[in-house]
Amino acid sequence: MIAKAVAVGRGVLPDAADSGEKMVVWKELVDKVLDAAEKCPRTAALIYTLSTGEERPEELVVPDMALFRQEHEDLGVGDVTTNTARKEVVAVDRILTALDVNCLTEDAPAANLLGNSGVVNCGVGLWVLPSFINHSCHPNARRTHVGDHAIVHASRDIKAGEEVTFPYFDVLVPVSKRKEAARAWGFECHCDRCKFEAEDVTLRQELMKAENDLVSGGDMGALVVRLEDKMRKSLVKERRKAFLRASFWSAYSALFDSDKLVRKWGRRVPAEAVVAESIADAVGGNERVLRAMLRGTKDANGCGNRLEVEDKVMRIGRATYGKVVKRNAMRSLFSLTLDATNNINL
Ligand SMILES: C[S@@+](CC[C@H](N)C(=O)[O-])C[C@H]1O[C@@H](n2cnc3c(N)ncnc32)[C@H](O)[C@@H]1O
Repeated sequence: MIAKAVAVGRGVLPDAADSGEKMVVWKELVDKVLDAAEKCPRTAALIYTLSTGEERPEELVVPDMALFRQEHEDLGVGDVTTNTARKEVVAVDRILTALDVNCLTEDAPAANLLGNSGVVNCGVGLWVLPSFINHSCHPNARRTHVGDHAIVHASRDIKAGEEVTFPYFDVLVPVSKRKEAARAWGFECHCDRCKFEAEDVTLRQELMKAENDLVSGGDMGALVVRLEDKMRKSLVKERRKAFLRASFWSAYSALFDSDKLVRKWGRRVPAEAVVAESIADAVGGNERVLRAMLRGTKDANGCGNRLEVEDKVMRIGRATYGKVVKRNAMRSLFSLTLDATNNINL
Protein backbone atom coordinates (compact mmCIF):
# COMPACT_ATOMS: atom_id res chain seq x y z
CA MET A 1 0.00 0.00 0.00
CA ILE A 2 1.03 3.62 -0.47
CA ALA A 3 1.28 5.49 2.84
CA LYS A 4 3.22 8.23 4.59
CA ALA A 5 6.84 7.18 4.33
CA VAL A 6 9.26 6.76 7.21
CA ALA A 7 11.86 8.99 5.54
CA VAL A 8 9.98 11.67 3.61
CA GLY A 9 6.72 12.12 1.67
CA ARG A 10 5.00 8.96 0.50
CA GLY A 11 6.27 5.44 0.08
CA VAL A 12 5.20 1.83 -0.39
CA LEU A 13 4.58 -0.01 2.89
CA PRO A 14 3.27 -3.59 3.04
CA ASP A 15 0.37 -4.30 5.39
CA ALA A 16 -1.21 -7.58 6.45
CA ALA A 17 -3.45 -7.67 3.35
CA ASP A 18 -0.36 -7.66 1.14
CA SER A 19 1.05 -10.92 2.50
CA GLY A 20 1.80 -13.33 -0.32
CA GLU A 21 1.80 -10.52 -2.93
CA LYS A 22 4.59 -10.49 -5.48
CA MET A 23 7.06 -7.75 -4.63
CA VAL A 24 9.40 -7.82 -7.58
CA VAL A 25 7.96 -9.27 -10.77
CA TRP A 26 11.06 -8.48 -12.80
CA LYS A 27 13.33 -10.50 -10.49
CA GLU A 28 11.00 -13.47 -10.69
CA LEU A 29 11.05 -13.31 -14.48
CA VAL A 30 14.86 -13.00 -14.55
CA ASP A 31 15.23 -15.99 -12.23
CA LYS A 32 12.86 -18.05 -14.36
CA VAL A 33 14.63 -17.15 -17.58
CA LEU A 34 18.09 -17.86 -16.16
CA ASP A 35 16.86 -21.14 -14.73
CA ALA A 36 15.29 -22.15 -18.06
CA ALA A 37 18.48 -21.21 -19.92
CA GLU A 38 20.64 -23.26 -17.54
CA LYS A 39 18.42 -26.30 -17.84
CA CYS A 40 17.76 -26.16 -21.57
CA PRO A 41 20.51 -25.43 -24.12
CA ARG A 42 17.88 -24.73 -26.80
CA THR A 43 16.28 -22.01 -24.65
CA ALA A 44 19.73 -20.52 -23.99
CA ALA A 45 20.53 -20.69 -27.71
CA LEU A 46 17.26 -18.92 -28.52
CA ILE A 47 17.95 -16.13 -26.02
CA TYR A 48 21.48 -15.66 -27.36
CA THR A 49 20.02 -14.91 -30.79
CA LEU A 50 18.39 -11.76 -29.34
CA SER A 51 19.78 -8.30 -29.75
CA THR A 52 21.28 -6.52 -26.74
CA GLY A 53 20.78 -3.21 -28.54
CA GLU A 54 24.57 -2.74 -28.48
CA GLU A 55 25.61 -4.54 -31.67
CA ARG A 56 26.58 -2.87 -34.92
CA PRO A 57 24.06 -3.83 -37.65
CA GLU A 58 26.65 -5.98 -39.45
CA GLU A 59 27.18 -8.02 -36.27
CA LEU A 60 23.55 -9.13 -36.16
CA VAL A 61 23.48 -12.64 -37.60
CA VAL A 62 20.16 -13.85 -39.03
CA PRO A 63 19.41 -16.97 -36.95
CA ASP A 64 18.62 -20.31 -38.54
CA MET A 65 14.82 -20.65 -38.37
CA ALA A 66 15.28 -24.34 -37.49
CA LEU A 67 16.15 -23.16 -33.99
CA PHE A 68 12.59 -21.88 -33.56
CA ARG A 69 10.99 -25.21 -34.42
CA GLN A 70 10.08 -27.66 -31.70
CA GLU A 71 11.62 -30.64 -33.50
CA HIS A 72 14.96 -28.84 -33.31
CA GLU A 73 15.24 -30.08 -29.71
CA ASP A 74 16.27 -33.44 -31.10
CA LEU A 75 18.92 -32.04 -33.42
CA GLY A 76 21.33 -30.72 -30.78
CA VAL A 77 21.92 -26.98 -30.70
CA GLY A 78 25.65 -27.00 -31.36
CA ASP A 79 25.46 -27.16 -35.13
CA VAL A 80 22.68 -24.61 -35.62
CA THR A 81 23.98 -21.20 -34.56
CA THR A 82 27.53 -20.07 -34.73
CA ASN A 83 27.42 -17.48 -31.98
CA THR A 84 25.72 -19.51 -29.27
CA ALA A 85 27.14 -23.00 -29.24
CA ARG A 86 30.28 -22.10 -27.30
CA LYS A 87 28.31 -20.95 -24.24
CA GLU A 88 28.26 -23.87 -21.85
CA VAL A 89 27.46 -21.79 -18.78
CA VAL A 90 24.76 -19.16 -19.18
CA ALA A 91 26.07 -15.65 -19.72
CA VAL A 92 24.02 -13.82 -17.10
CA ASP A 93 24.93 -10.27 -18.21
CA ARG A 94 24.19 -11.12 -21.83
CA ILE A 95 20.79 -12.53 -20.89
CA LEU A 96 19.97 -9.51 -18.69
CA THR A 97 20.68 -7.03 -21.48
CA ALA A 98 18.70 -9.16 -23.95
CA LEU A 99 15.77 -9.14 -21.50
CA ASP A 100 15.98 -5.36 -21.16
CA VAL A 101 15.75 -4.85 -24.91
CA ASN A 102 13.30 -7.60 -25.81
CA CYS A 103 10.79 -8.10 -22.99
CA LEU A 104 7.24 -7.20 -23.97
CA THR A 105 4.89 -5.46 -21.59
CA GLU A 106 1.15 -5.83 -21.71
CA ASP A 107 0.59 -2.09 -21.32
CA ALA A 108 2.65 -1.19 -24.42
CA PRO A 109 0.94 0.88 -27.16
CA ALA A 110 1.02 -2.18 -29.44
CA ALA A 111 -0.73 -4.46 -26.95
CA ASN A 112 -4.23 -5.44 -25.91
CA LEU A 113 -4.78 -7.39 -22.74
CA LEU A 114 -7.74 -9.78 -22.72
CA GLY A 115 -9.13 -12.27 -20.25
CA ASN A 116 -7.95 -10.77 -16.98
CA SER A 117 -11.43 -9.77 -15.78
CA GLY A 118 -10.49 -6.15 -16.12
CA VAL A 119 -7.44 -6.48 -13.84
CA VAL A 120 -4.46 -5.00 -15.61
CA ASN A 121 -1.19 -6.41 -14.34
CA CYS A 122 1.02 -4.72 -16.93
CA GLY A 123 3.04 -7.91 -16.90
CA VAL A 124 6.38 -8.41 -18.57
CA GLY A 125 7.42 -11.45 -20.55
CA LEU A 126 9.84 -12.70 -23.16
CA TRP A 127 8.60 -14.22 -26.41
CA VAL A 128 11.59 -14.96 -28.62
CA LEU A 129 10.17 -14.76 -32.13
CA PRO A 130 8.18 -11.50 -31.58
CA SER A 131 11.42 -10.08 -30.15
CA PHE A 132 12.66 -9.77 -33.73
CA ILE A 133 9.86 -7.39 -34.65
CA ASN A 134 11.18 -3.88 -35.21
CA HIS A 135 9.47 -0.58 -34.57
CA SER A 136 7.80 1.56 -37.23
CA CYS A 137 5.71 4.75 -36.93
CA HIS A 138 3.74 3.24 -39.83
CA PRO A 139 3.25 -0.13 -38.12
CA ASN A 140 1.24 -3.04 -39.44
CA ALA A 141 0.91 -5.32 -36.39
CA ARG A 142 -0.26 -5.41 -32.80
CA ARG A 143 -0.41 -8.12 -30.20
CA THR A 144 -3.13 -9.37 -27.93
CA HIS A 145 -2.16 -10.97 -24.63
CA VAL A 146 -4.39 -13.74 -23.31
CA GLY A 147 -2.91 -15.42 -20.24
CA ASP A 148 0.64 -16.45 -21.13
CA HIS A 149 -0.02 -16.21 -24.86
CA ALA A 150 1.04 -13.24 -26.96
CA ILE A 151 -0.88 -13.33 -30.24
CA VAL A 152 0.73 -11.19 -32.93
CA HIS A 153 -1.77 -10.06 -35.55
CA ALA A 154 -1.98 -7.67 -38.47
CA SER A 155 -3.40 -4.22 -37.70
CA ARG A 156 -3.72 -3.39 -41.40
CA ASP A 157 -3.18 -5.31 -44.64
CA ILE A 158 0.39 -6.60 -45.02
CA LYS A 159 1.88 -7.31 -48.44
CA ALA A 160 3.99 -10.43 -49.00
CA GLY A 161 7.60 -9.46 -48.31
CA GLU A 162 6.65 -6.37 -46.22
CA GLU A 163 8.35 -6.33 -42.81
CA VAL A 164 6.08 -6.91 -39.82
CA THR A 165 6.40 -3.98 -37.38
CA PHE A 166 4.97 -2.88 -34.01
CA PRO A 167 4.76 0.61 -32.61
CA TYR A 168 7.19 0.54 -29.64
CA PHE A 169 5.76 3.84 -28.45
CA ASP A 170 2.73 6.03 -29.11
CA VAL A 171 2.70 6.88 -32.84
CA LEU A 172 -0.37 9.12 -32.66
CA VAL A 173 1.92 12.09 -31.90
CA PRO A 174 3.97 14.52 -34.04
CA VAL A 175 7.32 13.55 -35.53
CA SER A 176 9.50 15.40 -32.96
CA LYS A 177 7.86 13.51 -30.08
CA ARG A 178 8.35 10.21 -31.91
CA LYS A 179 12.01 11.02 -32.53
CA GLU A 180 12.46 11.65 -28.78
CA ALA A 181 10.82 8.31 -27.98
CA ALA A 182 13.00 6.45 -30.50
CA ARG A 183 16.10 8.09 -29.03
CA ALA A 184 15.08 6.82 -25.58
CA TRP A 185 15.07 3.34 -27.15
CA GLY A 186 18.53 4.02 -28.59
CA PHE A 187 17.74 4.32 -32.29
CA GLU A 188 16.86 6.86 -34.97
CA CYS A 189 13.62 6.07 -36.76
CA HIS A 190 13.97 6.28 -40.55
CA CYS A 191 10.53 4.94 -41.47
CA ASP A 192 8.76 6.40 -44.51
CA ARG A 193 6.36 8.37 -42.31
CA CYS A 194 9.16 10.03 -40.29
CA LYS A 195 11.07 10.83 -43.49
CA PHE A 196 8.02 12.47 -45.06
CA GLU A 197 7.15 14.48 -41.94
CA ALA A 198 10.71 15.61 -41.28
CA GLU A 199 11.68 16.37 -44.87
CA ASP A 200 8.63 17.66 -46.79
CA VAL A 201 9.46 21.28 -47.62
CA THR A 202 5.96 22.35 -48.72
CA LEU A 203 4.43 21.42 -45.39
CA ARG A 204 7.34 22.17 -43.06
CA GLN A 205 6.18 25.64 -41.91
CA GLU A 206 2.61 24.48 -41.33
CA LEU A 207 3.69 21.38 -39.43
CA MET A 208 6.04 23.38 -37.19
CA LYS A 209 3.28 25.85 -36.44
CA ALA A 210 0.81 23.04 -35.77
CA GLU A 211 3.27 21.36 -33.36
CA ASN A 212 3.78 24.64 -31.50
CA ASP A 213 0.02 25.21 -31.28
CA LEU A 214 -0.46 21.69 -30.00
CA VAL A 215 2.00 22.35 -27.18
CA SER A 216 0.70 25.81 -26.32
CA GLY A 217 -2.98 24.73 -26.36
CA GLY A 218 -5.64 27.02 -27.82
CA ASP A 219 -8.32 26.25 -30.36
CA MET A 220 -7.63 22.73 -31.63
CA GLY A 221 -10.43 23.12 -34.19
CA ALA A 222 -8.57 26.01 -35.83
CA LEU A 223 -5.40 23.88 -35.96
CA VAL A 224 -7.24 21.00 -37.65
CA VAL A 225 -8.97 23.29 -40.17
CA ARG A 226 -5.64 24.92 -41.11
CA LEU A 227 -3.94 21.55 -41.50
CA GLU A 228 -6.78 20.11 -43.60
CA ASP A 229 -6.83 23.26 -45.82
CA LYS A 230 -3.07 23.11 -46.28
CA MET A 231 -3.17 19.41 -47.19
CA ARG A 232 -5.97 20.04 -49.68
CA LYS A 233 -4.21 23.00 -51.32
CA SER A 234 -0.87 21.15 -51.46
CA LEU A 235 -2.56 18.11 -53.03
CA VAL A 236 -1.22 15.82 -50.31
CA LYS A 237 -1.98 12.18 -51.15
CA GLU A 238 -4.45 10.21 -49.00
CA ARG A 239 -1.79 8.03 -47.32
CA ARG A 240 0.24 11.09 -46.31
CA LYS A 241 -2.88 12.93 -45.15
CA ALA A 242 -3.55 9.98 -42.87
CA PHE A 243 0.03 10.14 -41.50
CA LEU A 244 -0.48 13.79 -40.57
CA ARG A 245 -3.92 13.17 -39.10
CA ALA A 246 -2.31 10.47 -36.95
CA SER A 247 0.44 12.89 -35.87
CA PHE A 248 -2.09 15.53 -34.84
CA TRP A 249 -4.56 13.01 -33.46
CA SER A 250 -4.81 14.81 -30.11
CA ALA A 251 -6.02 17.98 -31.90
CA TYR A 252 -8.59 16.00 -33.91
CA SER A 253 -9.87 14.22 -30.80
CA ALA A 254 -10.03 17.48 -28.81
CA LEU A 255 -12.16 18.90 -31.63
CA PHE A 256 -14.47 15.86 -31.87
CA ASP A 257 -14.76 15.64 -28.07
CA SER A 258 -16.11 19.16 -27.82
CA ASP A 259 -19.68 19.95 -28.96
CA LYS A 260 -18.73 23.61 -29.01
CA LEU A 261 -15.77 23.02 -31.35
CA VAL A 262 -17.79 20.66 -33.55
CA ARG A 263 -20.49 23.37 -33.89
CA LYS A 264 -17.83 25.96 -34.73
CA TRP A 265 -15.61 23.97 -37.10
CA GLY A 266 -17.47 20.74 -37.90
CA ARG A 267 -18.47 21.69 -41.45
CA ARG A 268 -14.88 22.50 -42.40
CA VAL A 269 -13.31 19.20 -41.33
CA PRO A 270 -13.90 15.59 -42.40
CA ALA A 271 -16.24 13.54 -40.17
CA GLU A 272 -14.73 11.74 -37.17
CA ALA A 273 -15.32 8.28 -38.67
CA VAL A 274 -13.66 9.34 -41.95
CA VAL A 275 -10.56 10.53 -40.05
CA ALA A 276 -10.50 7.33 -37.97
CA GLU A 277 -10.81 5.15 -41.08
CA SER A 278 -7.99 6.93 -42.89
CA ILE A 279 -5.69 6.64 -39.84
CA ALA A 280 -6.49 2.94 -39.44
CA ASP A 281 -5.65 2.34 -43.12
CA ALA A 282 -2.29 4.05 -42.72
CA VAL A 283 -1.05 3.22 -39.21
CA GLY A 284 -3.30 0.31 -38.23
CA GLY A 285 -6.21 0.06 -35.85
CA ASN A 286 -5.95 0.61 -32.13
CA GLU A 287 -8.40 1.28 -29.35
CA ARG A 288 -8.34 5.06 -29.67
CA VAL A 289 -9.01 4.92 -33.41
CA LEU A 290 -11.67 2.27 -32.84
CA ARG A 291 -13.39 4.45 -30.25
CA ALA A 292 -13.45 7.37 -32.69
CA MET A 293 -14.78 5.12 -35.45
CA LEU A 294 -17.54 3.75 -33.21
CA ARG A 295 -18.54 7.18 -32.00
CA GLY A 296 -18.27 8.72 -35.45
CA THR A 297 -20.38 6.07 -37.11
CA LYS A 298 -23.34 6.78 -34.83
CA ASP A 299 -24.45 9.48 -37.24
CA ALA A 300 -22.96 7.51 -40.22
CA ASN A 301 -21.80 10.88 -41.52
CA GLY A 302 -19.79 10.25 -44.71
CA CYS A 303 -19.40 6.56 -43.86
CA GLY A 304 -21.84 4.98 -46.29
CA ASN A 305 -24.94 2.89 -45.65
CA ARG A 306 -25.50 0.77 -42.56
CA LEU A 307 -23.87 -2.37 -43.99
CA GLU A 308 -20.81 -0.42 -45.09
CA VAL A 309 -20.59 1.20 -41.65
CA GLU A 310 -20.78 -2.21 -39.93
CA ASP A 311 -18.12 -3.54 -42.23
CA LYS A 312 -15.76 -0.66 -41.50
CA VAL A 313 -16.25 -0.94 -37.74
CA MET A 314 -15.59 -4.71 -37.87
CA ARG A 315 -12.47 -4.15 -39.98
CA ILE A 316 -10.99 -1.74 -37.41
CA GLY A 317 -12.12 -4.09 -34.61
CA ARG A 318 -10.19 -6.94 -36.24
CA ALA A 319 -7.19 -4.68 -36.78
CA THR A 320 -7.27 -3.81 -33.08
CA TYR A 321 -8.02 -7.20 -31.51
CA GLY A 322 -7.09 -9.65 -34.25
CA LYS A 323 -9.13 -11.74 -36.66
CA VAL A 324 -9.35 -14.58 -34.13
CA VAL A 325 -11.92 -12.64 -32.11
CA LYS A 326 -15.43 -13.79 -33.03
CA ARG A 327 -18.20 -11.33 -33.90
CA ASN A 328 -20.03 -11.70 -30.56
CA ALA A 329 -16.84 -11.26 -28.57
CA MET A 330 -16.02 -8.26 -30.76
CA ARG A 331 -19.38 -6.69 -29.79
CA SER A 332 -18.48 -7.09 -26.11
CA LEU A 333 -15.09 -5.54 -26.75
CA PHE A 334 -16.77 -2.63 -28.51
CA SER A 335 -19.01 -2.01 -25.52
CA LEU A 336 -15.95 -2.05 -23.27
CA THR A 337 -14.14 0.30 -25.63
CA LEU A 338 -16.99 2.77 -25.61
CA ASP A 339 -18.81 3.76 -22.49
CA ALA A 340 -22.26 2.24 -22.14
CA THR A 341 -24.12 5.37 -23.22
CA ASN A 342 -22.30 5.55 -26.53
CA ASN A 343 -22.75 1.87 -27.29
CA ILE A 344 -23.54 1.17 -30.91
CA ASN A 345 -25.76 -1.67 -31.90
CA LEU A 346 -23.99 -3.93 -34.40
C1 LIG B 1 13.23 -6.05 -29.91
S1 LIG B 1 14.64 -5.69 -30.84
C2 LIG B 1 14.08 -5.83 -32.47
C3 LIG B 1 14.90 -6.82 -33.32
C4 LIG B 1 16.32 -6.38 -33.59
N1 LIG B 1 16.37 -5.49 -34.77
C5 LIG B 1 17.21 -7.57 -33.82
O1 LIG B 1 17.91 -7.62 -34.84
O2 LIG B 1 17.22 -8.46 -32.97
C6 LIG B 1 14.75 -3.98 -30.53
C7 LIG B 1 15.97 -3.32 -31.07
O3 LIG B 1 15.93 -3.31 -32.49
C8 LIG B 1 16.40 -2.07 -33.00
N2 LIG B 1 15.30 -1.40 -33.71
C9 LIG B 1 13.99 -1.69 -33.63
N3 LIG B 1 13.27 -0.92 -34.46
C10 LIG B 1 14.14 -0.10 -35.09
C11 LIG B 1 14.01 0.95 -36.06
N4 LIG B 1 12.84 1.31 -36.56
N5 LIG B 1 15.14 1.57 -36.46
C12 LIG B 1 16.35 1.21 -35.96
N6 LIG B 1 16.54 0.24 -35.05
C13 LIG B 1 15.46 -0.41 -34.62
C14 LIG B 1 16.84 -1.25 -31.80
O4 LIG B 1 18.22 -1.49 -31.62
C15 LIG B 1 16.06 -1.86 -30.67
O5 LIG B 1 16.71 -1.70 -29.43
